[in-house]
Amino acid sequence: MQRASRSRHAVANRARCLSAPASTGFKRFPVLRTQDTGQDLVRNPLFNKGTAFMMSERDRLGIRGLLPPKVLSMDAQLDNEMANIRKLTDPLMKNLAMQDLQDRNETLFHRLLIDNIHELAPVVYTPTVGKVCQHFGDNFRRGRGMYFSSKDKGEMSAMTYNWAAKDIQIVVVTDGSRILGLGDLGANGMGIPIGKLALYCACGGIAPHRVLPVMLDLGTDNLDLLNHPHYLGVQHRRLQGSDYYELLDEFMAAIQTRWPKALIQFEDFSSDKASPILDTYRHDYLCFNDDVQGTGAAVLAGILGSLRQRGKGAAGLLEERVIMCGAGSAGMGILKQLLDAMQVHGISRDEAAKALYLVDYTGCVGSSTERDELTRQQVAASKGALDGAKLPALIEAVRPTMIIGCTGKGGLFTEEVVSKMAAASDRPAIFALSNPTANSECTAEEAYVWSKGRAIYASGSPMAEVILDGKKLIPSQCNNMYIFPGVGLGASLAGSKRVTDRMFIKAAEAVADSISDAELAEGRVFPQLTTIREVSKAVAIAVYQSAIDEDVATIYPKERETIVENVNRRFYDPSYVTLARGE
Ligand SMILES: O=C([O-])CC(=O)C(=O)O
Ligand SMILES: [Mg+2]
Repeated sequence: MQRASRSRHAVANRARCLSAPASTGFKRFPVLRTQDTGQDLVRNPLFNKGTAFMMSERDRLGIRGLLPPKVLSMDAQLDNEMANIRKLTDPLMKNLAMQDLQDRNETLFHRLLIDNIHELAPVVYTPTVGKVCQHFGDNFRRGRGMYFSSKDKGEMSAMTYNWAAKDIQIVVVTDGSRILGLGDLGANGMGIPIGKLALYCACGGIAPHRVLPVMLDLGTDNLDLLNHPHYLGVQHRRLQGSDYYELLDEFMAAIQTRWPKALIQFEDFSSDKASPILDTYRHDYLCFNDDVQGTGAAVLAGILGSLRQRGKGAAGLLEERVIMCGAGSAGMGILKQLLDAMQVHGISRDEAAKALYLVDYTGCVGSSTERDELTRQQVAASKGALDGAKLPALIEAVRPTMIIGCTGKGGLFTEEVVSKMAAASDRPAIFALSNPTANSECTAEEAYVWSKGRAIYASGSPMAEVILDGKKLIPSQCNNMYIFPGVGLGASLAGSKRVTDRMFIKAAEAVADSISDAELAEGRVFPQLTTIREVSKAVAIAVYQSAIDEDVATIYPKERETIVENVNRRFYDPSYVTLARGE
């Protein structure tokens, strides 16, 4: 097995930031040390500044003559990049242009993403990332992250040393078995960890050399892909049973051995595996499942936001009646999250479960076997009489305040469903969360038109504003992107031993508390995307505090430093800093 010795990456990642803003009011002068010089430096995306290298740096770092003579400011570079991206009309092409930028200059990439988050989040993340995955093999240019596959049995621990960075903070891993609402995309699913980690850096304050996207390629059951000449994954059906779990276990141990403090985020694992995997590892690894827990917390945040919208406090949660459509990992995660949050207000889990209705392909779930997971059993327990009831009839029977879709079935919320919701509640909350956009259960426009403008609407992928009877209605994006970057940052900065359930409740509250009065007046139930860095900081602070309260933190703020100051000090801010030569 080949080990990375003094690769360009190794050099880059040995660089350390020598200073950071001080808490005494002035901003310290930041300097980065790098061993790279000359052509190695301009080809290293972690340090490259392109035309923005000053003349003195070009002399000092051996790059004079490797760039055109004019020195540009970062602002000029940003204008230029954005103009080039706007010239492209196809979102997939825009994504490829962003990938190229990330491969050249990570600082500029993240700055561009932050400064244009509204326009570019849909390009690097949902919905475009769905297309990126579908065409991953066709467009493959350069490896990013790591691939562990069924061919690597017994080698994974050694392989981790091929990645030079010693201080990885966040690993996002998928096995590609349920990519967004698109199903099994095998190794093509790598687009998802890459997209999630772009948001970790741009929105969640994690420095780019501290993240690692991973594809755990244990085969695919998508035969079209397997037979496609451009498919780049292993050429066999998906492993099952102990063959699968043993390789996953080897991977987990490899990561923990090499980077003991790294947080592992499970992403887009199929429903049958998501919860068992989480249950296996959550007690002795720092890990969480974004689709189960991140989505659960995002929906809780959206409900708390809806309560603020209706002028109610958090205890109003106990007056909600919620229909949850979709019994996959997201649906079950949402129900569990709601049960956890309702219990905080002093009622028992079984009592809380009476207000929650689960709908799967058979209709309302009113009976459950002992083998089913606990949340399903609890929710089914009180619904015997409604067992099998289909959506419109169920809505009439229970008069819900909210309906949530995580089914992957575009168009499930028909005019009949939405108008019955509007008959049941003054301000029905309609959360059509499946991704990408085409899989959304109904569009914002449909929800507003069919509810005569009364719906509180949120979708998983962004939707445009709607003008109805001359009134502007602004849909919200209820996406785990409001949750996972801050949870990962907070848990990681606290050196938390585990990611706990309470952290997700605190994260959801922090998101809902971040909605400004002006945003509420516009009908939003989530803060605007342009404030996402501040929201992620608030989430990280809440999670850090929770780690301390629950006695799972191992790293504390420095003496005379608050958690807020600590998070602010360590929050990555992409800007060019002076480069110095050295170890
Ligand atoms: O990626 C997203 O936008 C949300 C998510 O985790 C999923 O749909 O699987
Ligand atoms: Mg996901």
